[in-house]
Amino acid sequence: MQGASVTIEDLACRRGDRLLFRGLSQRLGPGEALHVTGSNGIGKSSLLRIVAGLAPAFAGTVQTGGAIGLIDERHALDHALPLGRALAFWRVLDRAEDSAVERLGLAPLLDVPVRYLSTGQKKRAALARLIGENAAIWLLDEPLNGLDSDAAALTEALVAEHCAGGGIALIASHQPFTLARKRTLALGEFAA
Ligand SMILES: Nc1ncnc2c1ncn2[C@@H]1O[C@H](COP(=O)(O)OP(=O)(O)OP(=O)(O)O)[C@@H](O)[C@H]1O
Repeated sequence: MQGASVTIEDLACRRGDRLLFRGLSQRLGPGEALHVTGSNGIGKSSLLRIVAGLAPAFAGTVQTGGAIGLIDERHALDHALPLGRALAFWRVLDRAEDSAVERLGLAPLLDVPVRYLSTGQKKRAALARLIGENAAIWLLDEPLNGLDSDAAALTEALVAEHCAGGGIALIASHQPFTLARKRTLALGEFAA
């Protein structure tokens, strides 16, 4: 994770015919975390998708150093497969050493088809895959949605460990997210 970076310069985001925000600049280096807050529809998810390279910027630039892992409401786990096989698919591709299956309480669920998992169980499975990716930059869109209090605290701890190891985290959420030394970006201040 050495040299991980996210550099956002004078970014503007347009969705459909609406300019959502403009003039946004941020720099993140190894170990840093940014909590992006703001009301529904302000553009938090759109910002993460631009940083991920999944949506175009209307103006400005985003430069990233290091691999990117994204968690949003669309988890990339095959619904038809038992969880263990769905995770194994990614473990091979990611050459993952640690997927935190035990830590995330997923061991008893490995035989359950992904489509039968609850919302929180699917979120925990997505976290397991993210950890296996070993990406330097974590983009987390509403990472605590659907999680019980233990799983939410574990997620906060995993993000803290990721940053302590030199990773970067961008967390988009209107919920509180406990993390030492994170910065907060109120996206509404850049509303167009
Ligand atoms: N592909 C698209 N085309 C047109 N409009 C879009 C598109 N994607 C998002 N939008 C609109 O852009 C706005 C911002 O959406 P976004 O999902 O980024 O907000 P958000 O801050 O993450 O909201 P929430 O807190 O509800 O998750 C919304 O009004 C949404 O309808």
